[in-house]
Amino acid sequence: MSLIHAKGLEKHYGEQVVLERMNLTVEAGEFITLVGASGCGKTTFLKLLLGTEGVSRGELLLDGKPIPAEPGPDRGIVFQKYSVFPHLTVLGNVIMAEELARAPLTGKLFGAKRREARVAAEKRLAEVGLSHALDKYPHELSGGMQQRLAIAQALMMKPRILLLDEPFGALDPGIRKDMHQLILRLWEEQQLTIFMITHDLKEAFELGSRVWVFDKVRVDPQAPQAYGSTITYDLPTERSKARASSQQPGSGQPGSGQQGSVQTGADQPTPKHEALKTPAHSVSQATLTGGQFNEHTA
Ligand SMILES: Nc1ncnc2c1ncn2[C@@H]1O[C@H](COP(=O)(O)OP(=O)(O)OP(=O)(O)O)[C@@H](O)[C@H]1O
Repeated sequence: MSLIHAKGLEKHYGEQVVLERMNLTVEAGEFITLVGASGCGKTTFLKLLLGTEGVSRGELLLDGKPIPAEPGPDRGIVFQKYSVFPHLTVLGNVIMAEELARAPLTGKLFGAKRREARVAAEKRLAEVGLSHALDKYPHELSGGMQQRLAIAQALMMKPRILLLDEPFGALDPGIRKDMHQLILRLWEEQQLTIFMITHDLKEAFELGSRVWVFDKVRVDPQAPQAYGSTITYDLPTERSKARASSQQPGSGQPGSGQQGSVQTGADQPTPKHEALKTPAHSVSQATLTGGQFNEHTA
């Protein structure tokens, strides 16, 4: 059974169709990067996976069951803007993540449970390279360190799925490289399935095992809200080939090495009355330049 399966998935906000015709499977251990013009629904898709937004039509299944209507410990998320508590130390922030998850009513753990949480938090912070900064406050950290802290928080409950919404968008190039290495190491060591939004195509192809391009296939200039985005391209990268070959029987590597699939929106018939544009052209332009995903690609 696939980890994630979507069939005829749609998401609407009132009259606005944000996502439509989403048919896809994702296997455990994949690293999906999501690209597309601003406002095309990438964050909305992550929110559906997280459970903070519900599906409007069709289905979105996790392990064959509808995704629960609230975030669970099996899914962690990191946003571009640092989502840490400013009044707590680095260590306090990560312990708080554990407390909120394990004692949602009081937000507090006591005695042996708190000591366990502290040991676990120190371990998570060591994994992201923040052991030297346990007593610092967020305002004393660099942008890269704050994102390491947000990742440690997201990993505290040992999620199977990590959702990253432009996590490195605000960081300098040198720091981004370090963060890439960190996230690839965590992906492998913790056998995570990752969905990561980025506007940087180079980053998308370097990190992901599959790159998904979100775009509209159907556009009605008279009713711009009538049609939503779908996945127009599902592109396996070099990493997916490396992953598949390293996971051949006898290689000693974990995971299935399998890849899911997408029925791209571009494959699907489009009614004649709808004004069409050509996503294939715009995407290849963006891919060739290898730069940011710009508005002109929408
Ligand atoms: N809670 C909401 N209520 C109403 N409309 C919303 C809501 N959340 C998102 N939208 C709309 O859904 C559309 C898609 O937004 P979304 O944030 O998913 O796009 P995105 O591809 O992640 O954009 P960006 O790359 O700029 O972050 C936008 O038009 C946005 O205004």
